[in-house]
Amino acid sequence: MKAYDYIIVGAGAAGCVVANRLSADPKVSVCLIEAGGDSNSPWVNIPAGIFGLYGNKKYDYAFEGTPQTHLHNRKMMVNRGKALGGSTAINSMVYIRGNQNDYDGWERQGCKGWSYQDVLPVFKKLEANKSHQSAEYHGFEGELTVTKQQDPHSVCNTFIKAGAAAGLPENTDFNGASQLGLGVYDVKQNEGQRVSSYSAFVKPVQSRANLTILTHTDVLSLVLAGDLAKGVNVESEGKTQQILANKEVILSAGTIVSPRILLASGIGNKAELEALGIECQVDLPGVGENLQDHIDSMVTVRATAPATIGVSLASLLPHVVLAPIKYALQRKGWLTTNYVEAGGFAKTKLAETAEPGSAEADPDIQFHFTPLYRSHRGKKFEFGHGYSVFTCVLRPRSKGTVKLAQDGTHRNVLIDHNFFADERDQQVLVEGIKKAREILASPEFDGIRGEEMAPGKDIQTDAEILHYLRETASTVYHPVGTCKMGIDDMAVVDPESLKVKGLKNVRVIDASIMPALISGNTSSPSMMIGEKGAQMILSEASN
Ligand SMILES: Cc1cc2nc3c(=O)[nH]c(=O)nc-3n(C[C@H](O)[C@H](O)[C@H](O)COP(=O)(O)OP(=O)(O)OC[C@H]3O[C@@H](n4cnc5c(N)ncnc54)[C@H](O)[C@@H]3O)c2cc1C
Repeated sequence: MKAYDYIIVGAGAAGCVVANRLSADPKVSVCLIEAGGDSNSPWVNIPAGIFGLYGNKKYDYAFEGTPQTHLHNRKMMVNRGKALGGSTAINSMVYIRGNQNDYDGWERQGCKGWSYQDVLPVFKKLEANKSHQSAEYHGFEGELTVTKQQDPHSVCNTFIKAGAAAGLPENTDFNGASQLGLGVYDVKQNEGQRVSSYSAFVKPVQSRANLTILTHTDVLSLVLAGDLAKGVNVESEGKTQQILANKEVILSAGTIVSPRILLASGIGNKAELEALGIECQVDLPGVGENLQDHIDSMVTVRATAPATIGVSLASLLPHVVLAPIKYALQRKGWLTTNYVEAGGFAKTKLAETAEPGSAEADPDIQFHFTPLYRSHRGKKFEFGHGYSVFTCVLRPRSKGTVKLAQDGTHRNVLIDHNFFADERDQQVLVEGIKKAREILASPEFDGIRGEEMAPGKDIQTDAEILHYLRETASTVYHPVGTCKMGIDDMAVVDPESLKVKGLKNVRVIDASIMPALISGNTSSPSMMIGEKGAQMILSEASN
């Protein structure tokens, strides 16, 4: 049986950072175990390739969620990356850290060491900013290249200028002093190619003799002896075996699978585990609870001119046919699009401050602007031109769960987002759709505005918009919180060590430890968690 000092489960946003930092010491052996395969594919590397990744089982778990009570019992696909890089191999590459008050809120909830002032240097350490943004907020020496979109479509400028109609200024740095306003998003790319956590943190060091990377290896559960993990049970090519850990097991399998592995190991709600025939090792009722995610829906408009990305007679030669050549020669053109090129943050009339006592409310919605046509949600490809604004609830109050399915396998999960369980989330998204419409009604769009396809002209009252949302709203792919850190009874990991309560040498280091969802896209916060978690391991090892 093979043994390593550290076993890291999952080569995703956080796991790759941990693998890099731990294997920097040649005296320790590190095994990074990944259920998926490699991610060296044009679909991954070329930004526009994303559309070939969603739902593609080679790269995406494409879980199916449970029927959503408050969304007309619809089930939705829960996309999660399955490859070296994890979800950063299939995501939209938008680089957002969240609102400063999010992290101060974590600290107020008892997570000592996680305030904005604590995490800012960590974000800066990881970042190699190529946009010459302020050194107060940005780092330039890290491994993660962050830059402006390579070749944003001109209609993004129309969108940004249109913000004035809704009182929204242009914002050139959403990770700077304020989130408010509209702008072109920063992305994790380098010269027009995707930068994943694997390409940034593991690929450059994978020749280290002390770093073993196992792909196509699915971790099923922990091997426990009392309060110590001796290793993990894995399945690879149809065979199960154990891999042993001399020092620690680190779970970085993400918000859906990290709790699954704990539950399958008997760590979770005692009564629920026993009902599934699993002997409880640690009664930890918070495992799999506290699931939070951004929910969004869209306003989409047809363009009267071929003024956006789209396939038509007018665009065929200059843009579609020439796209591969432009990309190969100049890293320009439509293949550089990540589809959500611009966006921003706004306050609805319901916005409130995340910081108690502060007079200033924080944005409560985020926009993702896509310069291409969709007649309705779910369509992957349509001929013609248009543009859409996706709007999401930034700090949702609804909470869901990840539980083991009752099929006896202890592998399948029931993912219940419980979206819209809290009425306030419904109201915020109704207001968000109105705000998106306000922007799109600006005279800036007069030259190209065609018919609004969705929600459509017949949907106007709050009740009609809410009905539309129940029919169409979906995840923005940011699930967090199912192994939350904290000091209350439902906390799963300790904020100062990220160790699972009741176990001596198992940590969870990934998006699942967030006690509350941050106001923005979650991959760079997950990398920040990876860096902080690795620092905790290294500082304990050096004492
Ligand atoms: C479609 C999509 C679009 C997104 N767009 C953006 C965006 O534009 N910007 C942004 O900031 N964020 C975005 N996100 C979110 C972001 O990518 C995630 O929040 C982040 O990657 C989570 O990091 P993580 O380390 O917790 O998990 P992940 O990055 O998901 O990594 C988990 C890893 O663990 C592996 N794993 C799981 N189970 C096992 C097991 N049993 N054994 C071994 N390995 C296992 C997985 O295969 C995966 O590699 C998007 C996500 C998706 C899915």
